[in-house]
Amino acid sequence: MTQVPCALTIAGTDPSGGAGIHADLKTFQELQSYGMSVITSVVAQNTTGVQAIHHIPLDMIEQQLESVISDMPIHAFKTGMLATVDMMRIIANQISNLDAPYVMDPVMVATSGDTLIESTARDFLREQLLPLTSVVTPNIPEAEYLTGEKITSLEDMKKAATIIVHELGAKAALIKGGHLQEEAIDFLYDGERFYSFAAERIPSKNTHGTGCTYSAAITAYLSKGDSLVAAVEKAKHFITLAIKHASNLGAGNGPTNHWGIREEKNRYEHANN
Ligand SMILES: Nc1ncnc2c1ncn2[C@@H]1O[C@H](COP(=O)(O)OP(=O)(O)OP(=O)(O)O)[C@@H](O)[C@H]1O
Ligand SMILES: Cc1ncc(COP(=O)(O)O)c(N)n1
Repeated sequence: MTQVPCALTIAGTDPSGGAGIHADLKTFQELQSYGMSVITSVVAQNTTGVQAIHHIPLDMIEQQLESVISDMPIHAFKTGMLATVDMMRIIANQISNLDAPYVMDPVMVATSGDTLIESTARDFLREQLLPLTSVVTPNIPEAEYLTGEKITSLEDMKKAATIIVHELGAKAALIKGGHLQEEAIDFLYDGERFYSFAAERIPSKNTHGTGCTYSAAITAYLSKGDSLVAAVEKAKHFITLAIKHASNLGAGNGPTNHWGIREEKNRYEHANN
């Protein structure tokens, strides 16, 4: 029997469905990878911001990890919001037993500007978790924090990627240039080569959860056996269409549309029939 691709996300929640675990599972489902999740924090949030955060007790995070790892196949996994050093320690310990690609979205601040992790946890993330990753996907402010260098140009983005790989120990770095210039251009560095992924900038306020959705799409494609470069290329297409077909939900920064690819295909077929 063919093996079903299986992907795991370890992250916080979003009851409004656009970011965190919710975005990850919708993306896994859309890309036909069997989705599984370990919840680190329950976050009361919506398109306007974060209203409250409750961290799951550490023994319960550990038990969730044990439950899924001891029983289920995991072909790729990602981490999102990991708020405290203690959580990160438990997670680092458990994932070091996994033989699967690890995609880290180094979530620090939400699109709304709300801080999602403790400041001491940022250092632990950089020093202890980063060396375990197959690829880390910082946006510009996150890459600036990780490297301690200001990023104002495409050359700066590339330099940050080399620091993250050669000095901080990640296997690969994907620096997202979402806010830098007209084109939405991202650079992947795998320790040997740079690859660029560019898309048109879509004028939209509906960007809640874009980082989560993009990293989940990379994870889904890796779980299906794609190379890192192929996974990022396909995920970039996925996130661009998810932003393009967003439905303008909520009063703030709305969620993307996780079935944007299907919508585009339906429109194409409709226009050509
Ligand atoms: N308006 C946009 N139009 C097209 N692509 C975008 C747009 N905004 C973000 N992207 C792309 O979406 C992907 C996810 O970006 P992400 O949102 O994580 O990073 P960011 O835009 O740099 O920061 P932030 O998470 O703070 O919005 C990246 O490929 C980025 O280039
Ligand atoms: C649980 C959780 N994880 C991550 C984000 C970041 O997403 P974004 O920066 O796109 O709002 C979020 N808002 N909530």
